[in-house]
Amino acid sequence: MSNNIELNTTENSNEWINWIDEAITKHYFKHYEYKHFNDIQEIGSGGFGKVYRANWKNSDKFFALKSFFNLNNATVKEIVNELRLQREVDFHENVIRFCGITTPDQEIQNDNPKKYLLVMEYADSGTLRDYLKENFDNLTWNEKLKLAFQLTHAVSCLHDEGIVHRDLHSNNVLVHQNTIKLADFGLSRRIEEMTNYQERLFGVIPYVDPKVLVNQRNDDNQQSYSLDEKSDVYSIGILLWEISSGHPPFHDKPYDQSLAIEILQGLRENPIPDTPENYMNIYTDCWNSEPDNRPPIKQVVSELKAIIAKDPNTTVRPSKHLLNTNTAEVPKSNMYNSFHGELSQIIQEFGTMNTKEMLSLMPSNDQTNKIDENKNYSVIVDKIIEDILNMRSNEKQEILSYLEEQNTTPQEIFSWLLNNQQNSNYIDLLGNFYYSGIGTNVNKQKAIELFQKAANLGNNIAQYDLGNCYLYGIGVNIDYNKAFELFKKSAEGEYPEGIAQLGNCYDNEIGTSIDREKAFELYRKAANLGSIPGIGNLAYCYQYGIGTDISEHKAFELYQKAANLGYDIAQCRLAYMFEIGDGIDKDMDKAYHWYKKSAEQGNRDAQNKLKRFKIRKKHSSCKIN
Ligand SMILES: Nc1ncnc2c1ncn2[C@@H]1O[C@H](COP(=O)(O)OP(=O)(O)OP(=O)(O)O)[C@@H](O)[C@H]1O
Repeated sequence: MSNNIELNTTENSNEWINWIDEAITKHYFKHYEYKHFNDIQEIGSGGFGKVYRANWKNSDKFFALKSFFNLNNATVKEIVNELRLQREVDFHENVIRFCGITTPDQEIQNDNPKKYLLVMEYADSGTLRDYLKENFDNLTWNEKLKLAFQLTHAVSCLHDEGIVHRDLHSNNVLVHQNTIKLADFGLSRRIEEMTNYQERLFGVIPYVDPKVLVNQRNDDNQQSYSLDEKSDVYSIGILLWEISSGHPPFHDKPYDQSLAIEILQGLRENPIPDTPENYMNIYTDCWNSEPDNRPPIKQVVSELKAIIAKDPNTTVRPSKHLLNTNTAEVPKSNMYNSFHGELSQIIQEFGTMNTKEMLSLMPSNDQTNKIDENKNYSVIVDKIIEDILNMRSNEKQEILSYLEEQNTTPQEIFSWLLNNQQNSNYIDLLGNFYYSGIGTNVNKQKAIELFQKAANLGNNIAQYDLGNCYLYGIGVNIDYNKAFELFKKSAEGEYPEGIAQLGNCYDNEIGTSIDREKAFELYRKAANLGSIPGIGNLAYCYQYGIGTDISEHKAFELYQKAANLGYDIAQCRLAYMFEIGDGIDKDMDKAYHWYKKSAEQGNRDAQNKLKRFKIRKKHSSCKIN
């Protein structure tokens, strides 16, 4: 196959194309030089375009390139929608990553309209269906459980972000290096709008929530059903069965109307002999005909985790997104918070805006960077490094507010830092400004370079910052060993946040083996040194007996402390303790108070909880202030 991939734009698409061009120029998407791709092979084709595997710079690195048959305005909108959803969750290890965009060579596109290909992480084993076909006979039960865990974990992450997949089947789940990579959730929303929806539906009939089939039967033309999280849980039930059997459900029957009717009447696949009973219970609960009887995905995740935890031969690496599962909340690193930056915002609003508005939202390069000779910038900068950097959950906002108090613009500090790179703290801070787009445009590559430079100089803060980039795969490929080594160095330098993250590594098998006692000790040390996430994680250890005995009292005290210090995750956990009366007196007013505080800082779990509180308040006389 040649490198000439067909992709045409149609009329009226220019404004969106221009928008993509502009976004590339301003480095909002990473742009990959097309000439560096070689050995391009078609590996699949879907409803919207083709997928190719491409080698990068003759190295051992491969990407998947996604083309579009018809790049018109509507398709570009869909692409951006896909990128928007992707960005919400692409820090998750089990979700396929969007890497950037490439434009085929100019000579290839001499027909004027621009062509774009999405550059995606490549999954070397293809779809889960193919993977099971090839490898099932060699899979141990532990490995099957891990696949099930990773899959449910990724879906749980989607649900946390308010995304319903709606099209979960074994051809939409990819596998790379024996690890699940969920794909195609960006397409799910439009599936229902497709003209060939019925046809498609039959192609995946065993995975589809039977509630949808009822609606289809009642009214063939109007799609009055609505696929929701419970529909995803149904599909998960089927997929868990598929992982236990190695083949698609009802593979010896035609996927037609009579199968749909049988499923509606309660037909389900038979359990495979030797399936652990608790695993079987999980998937049968998931595929219950009645959506309200299906467990929430979080429960499925923790039940699978519990099965795995009981087996000492099985180790699961939970995604960093849910380092502390069980309760609904998730500890976020500061790095992760800033990941949802300006581009996400721009993309979020894509559907409702015109291109002019969008371009005006993009930060421009002609900021005035005047430095006031009379100001003592080093005092301001030192204060940021000491008190704000990596210490607060909404770091960027905190820095901006502090600068406002100091009557100083972010651009002034950025310019000052550019001229003062003699000390590794300032190098690291400049990296953080590029990272979060403070006083400049977001530039992750620059940020990484600066973190690396300062880390090489032995700067413990930079080692921690860079460690997070490797942990979450931000600006670099995920590398747990590197993350662990960097946190270790940072911890050796007694940097409290580095110590807390090292604890996290031992807690969650990141670049090292699990050692819960060590994790507990490190959290304790970090907490004593003032690390707020350290305090929160220590509380969590006491709450669930991780590396120590359970002490709800201590957990409560520590959550309270971290919550008072403004830590949104601790506020949400504290609220939860008040809500369910976990070791303390139930107090719905206090629960509401802390959920509200946490939600105000953007904590999604707290926001969801608050919504439920409000609904309950509407429907009952429950008093909430
Ligand atoms: N990142 C990837 N790595 C490896 N293979 C991939 C990747 N993305 C897609 N594929 C392969 O390409 C095929 C087509 O993928 P694509 O996402 O375009 O369509 P689809 O999901 O099958 O259908 P539709 O787009 O209509 O929902 C997949 O079935 C898979 O075999």
